[in-house]
Amino acid sequence: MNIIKTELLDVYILEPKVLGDSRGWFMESWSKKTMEEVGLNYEFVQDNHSFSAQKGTLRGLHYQKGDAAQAKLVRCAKGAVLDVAVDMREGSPTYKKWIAVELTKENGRQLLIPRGFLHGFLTLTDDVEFLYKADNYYDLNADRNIIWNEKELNINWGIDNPIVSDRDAKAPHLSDSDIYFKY
Ligand SMILES: Cc1cn([C@H]2C[C@H](O)[C@@H](COP(=O)(O)OP(=O)(O)O[C@H]3O[C@@H](C)C(=O)[C@@H](O)[C@H]3O)O2)c(=O)[nH]c1=O
Repeated sequence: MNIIKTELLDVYILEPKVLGDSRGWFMESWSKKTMEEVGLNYEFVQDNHSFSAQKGTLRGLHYQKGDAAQAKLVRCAKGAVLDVAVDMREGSPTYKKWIAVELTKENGRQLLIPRGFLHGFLTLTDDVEFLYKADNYYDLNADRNIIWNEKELNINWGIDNPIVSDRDAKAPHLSDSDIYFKY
């Protein structure tokens, strides 16, 4: 596993080693032990899988508040996405900074996002299958969103009119939200 630091503190790109043979290939997409050897300790408890039919679909920006916060390990198993993480941990040296990373089936890249971040992704192709692990269970009552084009964050999504869910279309601005994470 190639573990690459990003501009955001505690966010890593993971590149699994792909072992090819005449049948195809094999990779370890997650190994708790390998990650612990470099000091990254995560206990994932839920695996998620979503499908987005159309290019230009944006899911985000999402978080679960308080004790329900989730760290995520995300990847794209079919198609391509622009994946965005925003550091919302007050006191963090990278507070309110964001990164956008292309995750595709071909590059096999995964993004490791700790608790205290906003997360969202934009599909760059049709028929996107997105897989991710979370270290805390889904909690409907704690599930929150922030408007994807929040001015204060100034995220360069490269699109003006993405396809979004009704809920994400009506998401609050940061200033109207109850988001609070501490570094
Ligand atoms: C996220 C989630 C949703 N659901 C349900 C709620 C709803 O009926 C349906 C679709 O939910 P959503 O519209 O929230 O799905 P989606 O917009 O794909 O939400 C996801 O977006 C990405 C960006 C993330 O970071 C994830 O953590 C999650 O928030 O699935 C669960 O049952 N369990 C879950 O863990």
